[in-house]
Amino acid sequence: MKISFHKYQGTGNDFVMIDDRNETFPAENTALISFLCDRRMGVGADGVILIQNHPEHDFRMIYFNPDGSKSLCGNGSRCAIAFAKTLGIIGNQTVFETTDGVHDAFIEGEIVHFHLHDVGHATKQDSDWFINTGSPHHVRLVTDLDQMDIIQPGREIRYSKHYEPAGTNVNFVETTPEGIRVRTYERGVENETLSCGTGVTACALVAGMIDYQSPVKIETKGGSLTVSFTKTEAKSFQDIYLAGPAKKVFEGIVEVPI
Ligand SMILES: N[C@@H](CCC[C@H](N)C(=O)O)C(=O)O
Repeated sequence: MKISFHKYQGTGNDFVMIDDRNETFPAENTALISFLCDRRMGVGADGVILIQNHPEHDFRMIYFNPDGSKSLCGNGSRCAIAFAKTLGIIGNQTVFETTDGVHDAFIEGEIVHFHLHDVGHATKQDSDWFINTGSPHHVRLVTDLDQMDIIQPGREIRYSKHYEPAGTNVNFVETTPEGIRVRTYERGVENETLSCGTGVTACALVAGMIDYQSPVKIETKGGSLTVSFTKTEAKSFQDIYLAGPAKKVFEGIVEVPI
């Protein structure tokens, strides 16, 4: 079987994007999704995204981690919005459905602004934090972000009893006068990615719980993002937007052995 795909990246979080408006992609085939994400044997990506028609909204986006699991993907959503514009499905504004429901978004030049759902305030986990921004995120404040190994503590927290059975993504954050710097261990990828959209959003909201004002500037290994929000008296965050670039890298046809 041959599959046509486009490769996109949003601050280095990269995705195999498939125009599945005819709904022929075998989405239950986990081995195929893992193959497409494999950087040596397949195309190589942090996830696979399908774009399908939707009866009420502009399109449906389905995101898969390399292990076939699904969750909300912030950077993937930004890339799907850019891809939908390239396909001529949308202009510079959209309403679409993904894993956690319906979202709106808009494009301004190279920047895609993705509107996330309202969330409650972050909760304390000993000296760390937890917040679910559509995907679950543990957030740890550190002072040696560049030097530290995030894989070992990331895996320990991700697989800890506390987060069983679903697990969590794990973010390590260093605060700076200009904003925050973030590295993320991603569940489902089971490794560090260059950037995680729902992860940096979680970290920006935790920054908002400490002493940062919206918008918060975030530096990741893959580039810069901005998160804006309104913090309410009712202990929630509203008007949450994740903004940053989303770019096409290449397109092709892959021969799949599975
Ligand atoms: N990279 C994503 C998050 C993808 C989902 C995550 N791995 C999970 O399973 O929770 C993002 O940009 O938000």
